[in-house]
Amino acid sequence: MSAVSETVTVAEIEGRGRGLVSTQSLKAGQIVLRDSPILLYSALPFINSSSFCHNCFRKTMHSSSSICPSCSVAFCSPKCSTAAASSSHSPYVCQALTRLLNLNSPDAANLPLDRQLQARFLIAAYNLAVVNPSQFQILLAFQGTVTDNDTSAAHYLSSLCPPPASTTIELTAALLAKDRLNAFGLMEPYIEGQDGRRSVRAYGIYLKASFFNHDCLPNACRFDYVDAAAENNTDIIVRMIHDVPQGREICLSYFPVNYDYSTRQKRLLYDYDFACDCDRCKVEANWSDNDNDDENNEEVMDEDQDEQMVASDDDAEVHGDTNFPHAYFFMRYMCDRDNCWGTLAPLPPSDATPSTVMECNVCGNLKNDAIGREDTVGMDD
Ligand SMILES: C[S@@+](CC[C@H](N)C(=O)[O-])C[C@H]1O[C@@H](n2cnc3c(N)ncnc32)[C@H](O)[C@@H]1O
Repeated sequence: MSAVSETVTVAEIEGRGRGLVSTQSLKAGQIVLRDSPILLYSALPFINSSSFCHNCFRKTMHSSSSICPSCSVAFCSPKCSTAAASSSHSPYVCQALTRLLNLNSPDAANLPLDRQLQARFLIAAYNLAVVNPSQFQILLAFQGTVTDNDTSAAHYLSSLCPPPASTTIELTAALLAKDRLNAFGLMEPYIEGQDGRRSVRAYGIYLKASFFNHDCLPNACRFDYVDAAAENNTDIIVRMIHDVPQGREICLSYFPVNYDYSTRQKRLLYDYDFACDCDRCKVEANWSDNDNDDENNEEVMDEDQDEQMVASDDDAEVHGDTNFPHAYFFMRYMCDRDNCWGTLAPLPPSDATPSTVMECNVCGNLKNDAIGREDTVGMDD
């Protein structure tokens, strides 16, 4: 076991690979991890590279912002532009992006967005191999088995954004597999009136946070504040949703908790290569409305139109109270703003006094925890 913070350590979890386990009892709202990215890349298509700074990833609103004349990426200030020149925007990165944007490369302009993002990731990863070889080696040790899709993407992308000499197709495919399973999205701020949809501004690889396994009823959730003025604005912060004892695995949900059973299973298998058998899935697997899941949800994955399950009194009635233990979770820890579906965790406790203010990790809404701490009986305690 090796500690990644004062409160969590890496441990082997049966059937899940490595995971993070609490080394002490943890309180609701407690920060268990703050982690900085080793690599960040834009989630925007190549033709739209100027709405945020490609060094600090904050929105570019300053009059002092500048655009790289070669590859068109934007920086919010000369300070960020200079800092990037020796790290994320090295001559190699600039040349590779310029090549992709070049009008002589019509294939690149018409690349589907997922291929553009893979190209952005590979350029950032090859660059990491040069600017920080030890972090690159840790990235290579991440979970991620190469699939045929990774290999064909590696072949395709190697001609569009040639890797540094001596990089093999196998290495490129392995990198794509690591990214697929381990990247976190840094989200655009929530905007009211947009159906709760938030697009991803950038993807990041985080060494410690990549150890969090998934649970469909998580006990922790992560927050990011990318436009914050404070230093380390691209850090992700993981806070406990409720109290847990020492020795408990700390899990995140890899997507909003309101997705239905079938959608969750397909998404986890397709995107993360595993079949989930968490306590919630065990219960929902027996629900009769999952009988025809395959037929009913055939299109879901391709179109990325995830089915949503909304907790309601009806659900509890249909499935019976004892068969729907997570109704409590939805009521207390799911944001009730229209179409938000974020998860609520209390603000960090001050002086060991728990906060009664819950923060949504999607829309940022703060609300008073009306239910009260004594009502947590039956949760993961
Ligand atoms: C971000 S990594 C988490 C850390 C990983 N277990 C490791 O050993 O490095 C994601 C991968 O962990 C595994 N995983 C995560 N949650 C799991 C779960 N609930 N059941 C089984 N495997 C899980 C899957 O292989 C998934 O693709």
